[in-house]
Amino acid sequence: MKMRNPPVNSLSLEFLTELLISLEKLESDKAFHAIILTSDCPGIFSAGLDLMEMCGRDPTHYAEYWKAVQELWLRFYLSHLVVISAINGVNAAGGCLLALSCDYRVLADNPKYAMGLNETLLGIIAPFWFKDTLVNTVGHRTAERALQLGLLFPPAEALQVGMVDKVVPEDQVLSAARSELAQWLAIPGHARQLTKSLMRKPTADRLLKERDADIQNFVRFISRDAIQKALRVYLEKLKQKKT
Ligand SMILES: CCCCC/C=C\C/C=C\CCC/C=C/C(=O)SCCNC(=O)CCNC(=O)[C@H](O)C(C)(C)COP(=O)(O)OP(=O)(O)OC[C@H]1O[C@@H](n2cnc3c(N)ncnc32)[C@H](O)[C@@H]1OP(=O)(O)O
Repeated sequence: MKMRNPPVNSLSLEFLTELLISLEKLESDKAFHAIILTSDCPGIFSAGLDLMEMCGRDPTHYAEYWKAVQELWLRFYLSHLVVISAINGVNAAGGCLLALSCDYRVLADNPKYAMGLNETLLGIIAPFWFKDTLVNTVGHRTAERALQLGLLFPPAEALQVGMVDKVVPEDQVLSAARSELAQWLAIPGHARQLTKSLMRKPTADRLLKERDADIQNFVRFISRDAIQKALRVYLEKLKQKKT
């Protein structure tokens, strides 16, 4: 699955919906057993959630958007398919969440390709299920520091803290993901799937039990004047970077 939403693969409502539909199609076709998730945007895996979906819109839109973000995470996190990410670019916040929801992560060895949950740098916070997904991957202490500081880890550090499983030269990221896949596909499917569910269901259930409350919390939080101002300032900084 090659993500293509130029220029930065931001996860707009439309793009989230496309990803969901693609995932559902693959999952319902018995011929498919695995996905390699990668990017078609040079140097960028994903810039995360689309800030334009969270800025200057009305509460109904925020609720619809957040429901789609939840749905994408739940579907990827619990997918019965083997999902491996071949991370071939910078990968921020919501994009990083998507990669953390995969079964295995290969990152291209380029110092520009940092990844992490950097929400605090924008003046917002990573929701509890983003946090849980990170804790499940790198452990509590590393996650606590990374989340508070909004750290984006370059490849060597991402490997060292366990945020990714392998770092390879840029031109080998897809072939390394394919080689890894062979090991996962050699395991009897039902046993692997049940084990994945055993490991992940408690984390997913936390959100499933509180889905509506989580949407309301998001809408309340994102609608605050101070948060809207912080997002506008961040977007402005991104634009000024060019001049
Ligand atoms: C107490 C109660 C608590 C309740 C809590 C409830 C909920 C919690 C609340 C909120 C949770 C929200 C979680 C948010 C998750 C996210 O994912 S936020 C997004 C974070 N992403 C980023 O910080 C990355 C920002 N982008 C960049 O750093 C760079 O763009 C880059 C990815 C490194 C690429 O750089 P470069 O190649 O130089 O490209 P440009 O910067 O020039 O960007 C090109 C254009 O794309 C626009 N853009 C970039 N990122 C985004 C984005 N995420 N969304 C929308 N648009 C983006 C950028 O502005 C450029 O636009 P123009 O060409 O100038 O128009």
